[in-house]
Amino acid sequence: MADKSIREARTPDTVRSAAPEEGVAEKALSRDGISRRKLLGTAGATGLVLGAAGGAVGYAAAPSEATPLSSLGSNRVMFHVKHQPGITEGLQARGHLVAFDLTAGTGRKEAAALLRRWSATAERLMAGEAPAHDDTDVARDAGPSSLTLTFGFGHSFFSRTGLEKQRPVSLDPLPDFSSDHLDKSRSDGDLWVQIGADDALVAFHALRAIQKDAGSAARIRWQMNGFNRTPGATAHPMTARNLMGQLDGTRNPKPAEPDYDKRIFVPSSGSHDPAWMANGSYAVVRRIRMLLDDWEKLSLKAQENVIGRRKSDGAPLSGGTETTAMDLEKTDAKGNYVIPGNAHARISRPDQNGGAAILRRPFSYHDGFDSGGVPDAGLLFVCWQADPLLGFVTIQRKLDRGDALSRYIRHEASGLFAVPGGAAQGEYVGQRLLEG
Ligand SMILES: C=CC1=C(C)c2cc3[nH]c(cc4nc(cc5[nH]c(cc1n2)c(C)c5CCC(=O)O)C(CCC(=O)O)=C4C)c(C)c3C=C
Ligand SMILES: [Fe+2]
Repeated sequence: MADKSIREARTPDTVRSAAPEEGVAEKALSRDGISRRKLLGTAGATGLVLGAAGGAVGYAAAPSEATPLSSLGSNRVMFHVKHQPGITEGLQARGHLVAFDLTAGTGRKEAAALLRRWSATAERLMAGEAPAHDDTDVARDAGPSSLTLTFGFGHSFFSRTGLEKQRPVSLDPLPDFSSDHLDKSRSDGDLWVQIGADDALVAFHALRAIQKDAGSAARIRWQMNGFNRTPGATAHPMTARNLMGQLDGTRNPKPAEPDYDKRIFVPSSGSHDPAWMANGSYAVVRRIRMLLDDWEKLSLKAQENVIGRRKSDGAPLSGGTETTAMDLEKTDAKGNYVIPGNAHARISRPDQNGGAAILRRPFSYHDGFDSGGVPDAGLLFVCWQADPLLGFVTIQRKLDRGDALSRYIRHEASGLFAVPGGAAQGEYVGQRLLEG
């Protein structure tokens, strides 16, 4: 239970993806006829399988070599769920975002075989198993560590595979924004894979397995590596901090809100989406560099005015705690808004954008320093929505017109991907598209 409380404390805005009936309370896994792990525990409301003390072991060549798992290592997210894993789960400590392009000669049939291979590997790795063949042993001794793999299709996938008629209109290219500085070689892609785990070796192991599975069918177009706070490093504050030091994620849509599903997931019917996107979602991915040298020169007060929230605890500048509603009308003695008119957290709100809302699930990144010592660091901004035009595009248009934060960030890469619903038992991700 201690582990569960830590994870929930870290991620108040999100829930584990698996519903209780989708959890597996006890599962023995095997390869080559050798039982390598027995995950014992209960799949509660979080949908995670938590290893019972002393009962969970990491995979090894023989049972006698099996390594007991920590509770963090044994956290497991289920693969066969209504919505793909990696959307509603809490932030993981390590992430890889990777886009692939199909190679010449890869058509619909080969793409289907690739998604079948990827799904089989994802299911095994998320259960803490080794891939079916050609394992690198990088995750040996570790448990699943909340590993998730999420698969999406880019605009160009559909013409490459002769599936243009199945391409959702929501995949039409994002509009240009005046603040864009996009590097095309690190944008878009036929296929997209998001990998997240609470252990860096487990995440890398999955990345390498997915790359190997691609074989000659697809080549990596770009890859980005990210991170978040390690679970257990702190039980408070509850919301993750980004590299500007702010609590980021406070006002994410909550599952308990009545329009949560409608905002994040494509409905089974009644939308302009093709049937294969039922229960799916659209991921907008932006590599947003933070101009940290400029940002860090600001006083604390100036930094807080840029966002409209206190840096220490994320409370609105109008008062209260992190979860207190913002008082947008509150003025100071001079009659100025306490939360400035161009504050990021004011103008990105749904009520300032015709109801537009997104589920933000980012990773921070740091790719070193340039020769002048300037950090290449920021946010791998991943946001989820049922309709990108009614989500990211609406909000970003507003931000583009006058967000106080825009002087301190730069959008450097962009992608938009259709992420189908979770694969049912016996299915692979995207099967309804590729075999429909
Ligand atoms: C187009 C969408 C958004 C981009 C791009 C974006 C970039 C970005 N944001 C922060 C830091 C914070 N954002 C916060 C809130 C917030 N941001 C967006 C959207 C985008 N942000 C939304 C929809 C919201 C929630 C608004 C609301 O409903 O109140 C906050 C405040 C805390 C919180 O609610 O999470 C911070 C801090 C950075 C650093 C950044 C780019 C690098
Ligand atoms: Fe934001």
